[in-house]
Amino acid sequence: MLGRVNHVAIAVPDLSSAAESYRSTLGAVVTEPQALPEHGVTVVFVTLPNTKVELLEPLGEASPIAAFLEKNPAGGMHHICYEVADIIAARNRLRQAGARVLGDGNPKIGAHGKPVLFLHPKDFQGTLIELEEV
Ligand SMILES: C[C@H](C(=O)O)C(=O)SCCNC(=O)CCNC(=O)[C@H](O)C(C)(C)COP(=O)(O)OP(=O)(O)OC[C@H]1O[C@@H](n2cnc3c(N)ncnc32)[C@H](O)[C@@H]1OP(=O)(O)O
Ligand SMILES: [Co+2]
Repeated sequence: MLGRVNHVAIAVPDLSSAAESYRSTLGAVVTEPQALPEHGVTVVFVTLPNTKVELLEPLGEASPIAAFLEKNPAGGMHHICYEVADIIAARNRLRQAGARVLGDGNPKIGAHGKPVLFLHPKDFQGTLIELEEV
């Protein structure tokens, strides 16, 4: 069911400072900030030869990463995103297996304009999983 790793995400308290750190100190190519109000985050992507790293900071009052940053004020690894060919088939299979699909279970459009879903971290070894249909 799982395809490639699309991105690894790091929640940060200050996106411009994190992007600058990746650009200047690590010498990486970083995209411009993209506000995603429906997801409660603003993101940039660090473009790497084999995958991407997503840096995300909270946007708005009800950001899903607010509690995470309260517990990890310096930031920290937040989720891993795997590609799937058919996100509805993946969701149905995961639900049948007893995994908790977050939100209302309907995919939202993610940062790449493709449907995404999230799976509860307590069901997968303490790691929040994002699925993206490609
Ligand atoms: C769009 C874009 C894209 O790429 O396209 C994105 O990625 S958007 C990326 C942002 N969007 C999302 O993350 C959407 C899905 N996420 C969520 O719905 C929520 O973040 C959540 C339900 C996973 C957790 O919400 P919360 O922190 O407010 O809730 P709680 O405090 O009750 O957390 C429940 C338990 O999960 C733990 N927990 C919370 N977040 C994480 C995480 N990222 N990784 C591992 N564990 C985590 C908490 O420490 C707690 O454990 P304990 O009980 O042991 O203390
Ligand atoms: Co993501």
